[in-house]
Amino acid sequence: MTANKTILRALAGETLPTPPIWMMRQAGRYLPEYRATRAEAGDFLSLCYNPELAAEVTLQPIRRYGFDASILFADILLVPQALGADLWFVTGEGPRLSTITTKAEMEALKPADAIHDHLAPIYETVRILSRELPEETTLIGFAGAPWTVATYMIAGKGTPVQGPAHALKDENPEVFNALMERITLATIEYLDMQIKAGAEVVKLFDSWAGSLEGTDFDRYSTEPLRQIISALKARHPGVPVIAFPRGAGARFANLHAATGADCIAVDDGVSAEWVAEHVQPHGCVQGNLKSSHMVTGGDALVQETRAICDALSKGPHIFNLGHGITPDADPENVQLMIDTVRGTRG
Ligand SMILES: Cc1c2[nH]c(c1CCC(=O)O)Cc1[nH]c(c(CCC(=O)O)c1C)Cc1[nH]c(c(CCC(=O)O)c1C)Cc1[nH]c(c(C)c1CCC(=O)O)C2
Repeated sequence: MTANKTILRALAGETLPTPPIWMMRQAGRYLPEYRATRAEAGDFLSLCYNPELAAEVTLQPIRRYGFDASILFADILLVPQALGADLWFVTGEGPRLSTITTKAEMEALKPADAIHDHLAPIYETVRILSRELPEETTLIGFAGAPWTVATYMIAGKGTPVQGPAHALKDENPEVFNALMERITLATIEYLDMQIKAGAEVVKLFDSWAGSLEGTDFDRYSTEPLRQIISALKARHPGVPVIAFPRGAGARFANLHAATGADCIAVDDGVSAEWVAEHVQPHGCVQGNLKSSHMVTGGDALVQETRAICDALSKGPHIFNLGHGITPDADPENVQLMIDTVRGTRG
């Protein structure tokens, strides 16, 4: 089966004539069929915990566009909830969580191996998808990286520069380190179960890695990624891992070796030429197209898509955006991007 799956071939280091393609947040609010299914579920979290409907929204962009990979529909904040944090979403604002900033709050969290009852519906979604996806489509599971998940658990919401997490790290390292370790262990158990349920690749999202400076970046982004990846590789040697330390800048150059990831996903803060020269020699790369092109479309989208494909054509490459597609994107522009990558238009 692997032989036919272009994503797995690129992840194994093969340079393909046409890069396989998928898109971060490909199941999302820019699609009318997603909005309809979310309304049927009631709200976002009810959708995440409804295996039939979560599988349905995962399949929608595959049916519409024929992407080469499908990413499990869930959220990085389900792990904190499984550890015992309260989680809710405020429409138009984003996630809210009960906060962890004291030893007592840390000690009230559940142990890492107690998350599975809560997350059982997610494993069921993965099982449904592994039955229902077309045979050429790769199923990607995912989790948040410990630093990014910790930033939400400490602040209780998204924050512009992750101030509360930096403050806890500097002022109460005992609680901060205990939290990082708990998330690291829970993430290993969570991804292990996703793989057992049928995920063929897993991706770690470190969306706020860029706010870590100097040795903090190595300690709190790279090192936990390395620990999670080495534990997963010991249990599932054949399953590739994609790491996305967003905002890493020049540090993207070392991260295949430092984390053990098979693929490093890059944002749009570095040029495709720089990625070709400094990151791709170490392994597969993914990402880079500015997601705003999905809103604006036109010639600029076509030119930039071609430029990324050209720059990265000499090594293993999976086409993707530099960050998630936004709700104001035009579904037609997604088709234009795909046709441009596959050379079936213009
Ligand atoms: C930081 C983060 C979160 N979640 C995620 C990250 C890391 C990636 C990134 O940096 O974007 C990851 C994520 N979230 C979601 C997925 C599903 C798979 C996919 O990419 O299609 C994935 C992989 C669904 C979602 N997660 C969320 C939505 C929108 C919810 C809705 O339908 O109202 C979706 C489709 C909500 C969410 N979830 C989160 C926030 C901050 C928000 C609110 C902001 C927003 O609305 O975009 C936490």
